[in-house]
Amino acid sequence: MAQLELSTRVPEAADDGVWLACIECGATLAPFAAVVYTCPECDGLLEVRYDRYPTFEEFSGRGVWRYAAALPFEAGVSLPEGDTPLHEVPRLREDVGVRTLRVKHEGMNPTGSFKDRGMTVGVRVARELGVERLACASTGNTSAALAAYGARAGMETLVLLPAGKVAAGKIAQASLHGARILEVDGNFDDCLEVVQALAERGEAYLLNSLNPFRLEGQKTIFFELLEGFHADEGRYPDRIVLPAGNAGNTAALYKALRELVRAGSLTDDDVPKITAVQAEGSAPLVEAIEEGREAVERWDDVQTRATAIRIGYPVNAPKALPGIRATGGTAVAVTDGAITDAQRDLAREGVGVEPASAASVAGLRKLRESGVVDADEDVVCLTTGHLLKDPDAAAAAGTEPEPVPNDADAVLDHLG
Ligand SMILES: Cc1ncc(COP(=O)(O)O)c(C=O)c1O
Ligand SMILES: N[C@@H](CCOP(=O)(O)O)C(=O)O
Repeated sequence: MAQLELSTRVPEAADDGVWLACIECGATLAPFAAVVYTCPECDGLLEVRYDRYPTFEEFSGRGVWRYAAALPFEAGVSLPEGDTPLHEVPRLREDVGVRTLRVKHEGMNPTGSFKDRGMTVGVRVARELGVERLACASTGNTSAALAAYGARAGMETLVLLPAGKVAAGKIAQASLHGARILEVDGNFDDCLEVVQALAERGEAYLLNSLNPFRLEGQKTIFFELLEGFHADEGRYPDRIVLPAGNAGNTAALYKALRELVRAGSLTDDDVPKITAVQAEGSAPLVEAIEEGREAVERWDDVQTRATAIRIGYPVNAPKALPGIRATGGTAVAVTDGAITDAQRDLAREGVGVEPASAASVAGLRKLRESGVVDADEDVVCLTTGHLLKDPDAAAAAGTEPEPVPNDADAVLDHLG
């Protein structure tokens, strides 16, 4: 695997073997001396680096904090999170036509999405830095997770949402967990710009995935996935397919793989192909891959029923694009119709997911049909959020309730 540098040469800035490094210019920074989100020298994205990277054998315990040896702290603000199922989906596997298909269902985290893994670490760091107010922009799930973890930590939370574009379940969560919810007349990317401006003025601590500590928590999805798959199948998957919005998870996956290769737990041959899926109406990452570009171009007009991935300018693209390329993966766009079909396919295997999550399965099906994915591949699809996050989408994709009289004979008649 072609690697971005993952140097373990400890810079002066390191604190207890942990530091921040700019992925563009290589500048190094102390991790907890000051609040910083991007490189002060060149504004590049920052990555958390360590003086050593642990092997699988060094992990013990449960959930996200099982992987503490690969995180900046021993424990965090926890609900707890992680230990999500790696489902078998035999009918879907047969129908799609691959050798192995597993579904890692991150919707089974405490607030119903993978964001909890990022927040358990992110809110711990916020405490370390002594900040008072936490904030994020969100298409819904980040706000639900931030509100819950902020509440757990007894901290003030502020969330900025694109007005009219967030699923009901997610707003209900942020509201009940006590976040102050601001609805912005704009899309997610506009909300993120506003929150970044507030963070730069020191008015709030930003806990979107631009914050490199969020991705440290999210990389545990992939440690857990690889350990679980290997325990069941005796090998690693050929491909991991995941939905991409702000591309934080795609970046976290690549970091997890690089760390495991560096530790010696994975060989280059073991590394799965990172395969990102976006909705056709919101696919700047796919466009960059298809056109062989180094950077994404912003889409101002983004449209998809999968509101969680309705994002026109994925901030983590500089981390995600090299990962897709270095692992021999790809990116693909799918229609909203294909996403709904995949949501039904998963539901019929008992796996309830929100629309954005189903994009992974829709993408796999499309890539299998076009021959990009081979029939003999072992594949894991990531499903990122729970069905109940977006009850309107679930009801629209499901069957209509049938009104019947209050009488058993009439019910039997109705059933025919
Ligand atoms: C349910 C769900 N799936 C997928 C994504 C995309 O993840 P990422 O932004 O890390 O690409 C998000 C949020 O962005 C989400 O909420
Ligand atoms: N789907 C996300 C979008 C924001 O992503 P983040 O990972 O940068 O916080 C959400 O749930 O808000």
